Amino acid sequence: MSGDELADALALADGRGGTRGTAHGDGRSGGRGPGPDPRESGPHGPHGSRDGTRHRDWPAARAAAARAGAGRRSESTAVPLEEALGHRLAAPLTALTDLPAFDTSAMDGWAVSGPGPWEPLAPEDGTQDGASGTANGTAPGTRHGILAGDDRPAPLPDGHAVRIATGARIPPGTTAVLRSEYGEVRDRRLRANAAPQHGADIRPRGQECRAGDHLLPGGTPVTPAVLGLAAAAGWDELPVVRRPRAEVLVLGDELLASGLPSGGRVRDALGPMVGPWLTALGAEVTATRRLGDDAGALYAALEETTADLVVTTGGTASGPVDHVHPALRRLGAELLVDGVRVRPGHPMLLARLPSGAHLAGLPGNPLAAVSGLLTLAEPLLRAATAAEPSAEPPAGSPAGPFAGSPAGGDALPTAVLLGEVQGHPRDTRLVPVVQDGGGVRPLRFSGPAMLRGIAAATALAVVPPGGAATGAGVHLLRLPWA
Ligand SMILES: Nc1nc2c(c(=O)[nH]1)N[C@H]1C(S)=C(S)[C@@H](COP(=O)(O)OP(=O)(O)OC[C@H]3O[C@@H](n4cnc5c(N)ncnc54)[C@H](O)[C@@H]3O)O[C@H]1N2
Ligand code: MOO
Repeated sequence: MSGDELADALALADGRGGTRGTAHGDGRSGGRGPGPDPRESGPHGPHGSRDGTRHRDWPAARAAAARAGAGRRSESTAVPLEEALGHRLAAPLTALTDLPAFDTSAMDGWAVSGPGPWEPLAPEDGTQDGASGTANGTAPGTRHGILAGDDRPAPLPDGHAVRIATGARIPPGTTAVLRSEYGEVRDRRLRANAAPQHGADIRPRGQECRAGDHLLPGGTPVTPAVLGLAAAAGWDELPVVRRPRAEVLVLGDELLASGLPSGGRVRDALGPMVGPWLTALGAEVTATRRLGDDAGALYAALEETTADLVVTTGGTASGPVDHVHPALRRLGAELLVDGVRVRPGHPMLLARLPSGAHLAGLPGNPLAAVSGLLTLAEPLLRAATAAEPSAEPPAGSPAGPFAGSPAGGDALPTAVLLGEVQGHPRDTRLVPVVQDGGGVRPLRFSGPAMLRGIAAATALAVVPPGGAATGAGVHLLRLPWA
């Protein structure tokens, strides 16, 4: 970020306006809505204050959002594997079988019994057909030897060898598998160019897990790898936490749904962004609606919503058409967070509607909206989709560089800053950064109204009040896709 951009960002964040217009509020303390609300009475008026005295610290805001989500933990439901991607496991994933389920060859080669040389049971070099056979079960000496998927091969007598494929069952009596490149058949004898150790290239039954073992803790996100593991371990349906339903309400008459900015109007950047972002955070987004600056439409939408989480964009400040606070007051909503000491995004808010649904009010400046998503929506959704608390530590649980966090109890990764970040004197800053080798590099174009930085970012760095020097360790809010 250039000096000018930073000055602009900080000026905006301070409510000094920067390059922004002055349509939003007069900067006086309090006075955001018509009458005081007895539940929110205080020295700075009903719904926060311009001097930030009612604003929460950033870690406290995240903790409040997490508590709100934990209070509305979603129920679990069983879904077929092909529908489970992106959900969270509602219970620990246990193995329904040993893995491997039977002793398996790890290589293409020969199963051998005892020390070599061995008498091969199958035709070799493609010169013969047919089988030598053995006394019981499937004759191991068939045309291709033992293949993956063959049932119970007959025992292998001492001093014998049989062709075997990777993944095939090991015949009883086998002492090792000799890789095809390590053996040669000459004069109807299989000779090894180096004697295989006992058990070589045999994957013993249960090597990865035993039936009943816990493979992953409840709450783990179902990734493609988890789907593969679940299938291998015998699951057809998975118990997952139902995704919270989220509805996005985009506010602002100045927004255009297509084309170029014109006539003082700008493209809606948040409508296309917030829904997919919530999806990436684990929500089921039921709708994104553009309501303009229609206070009645906003009130009706909040009164009628069936979502678990309503996310509004814009209208959080105290301008003449900023309708979020008045609508919440009129509904009798409970404000859980009313402003956060974070830049950008300090006017963000979190409320509980009388229906029990939550509302995350994201400020309209696009990067401020991202800040609101990661400060309020992310912890809320994570807590709402967590499995029942268990004594078990989560997989890959924080240790070393991941230990400890200022962020409301959740552990955040850390990284070394590869450039200085000027801080806000009192507030946390969230700054787009990109992973660069072992550290993170702050990106330019990270003013509150800009998305150019965050679109190239892999994370937001959490910069404490006062700033962070080059080489300092900072916590990271990773982007869900990075
Ligand atoms: N007197 C004060 N004014 C403002 C303060 C303040 O402390 N005192 N805070 C500023 C900060 S910081 C922010 S952030 C904004 C938050 O305002 P709102 O949440 O009410 O948002 P709007 O006024 O509706 O919009 C602000 C800005 O963002 C643009 N915007 C809104 N929605 C979208 C969208 N979907 N896509 C693209 N751009 C959007 C809008 O056009 C405005 O330019 O308040 C400051 N004011
Ligand atoms: O500057 Mo505002 O902080 O864009 O939220």
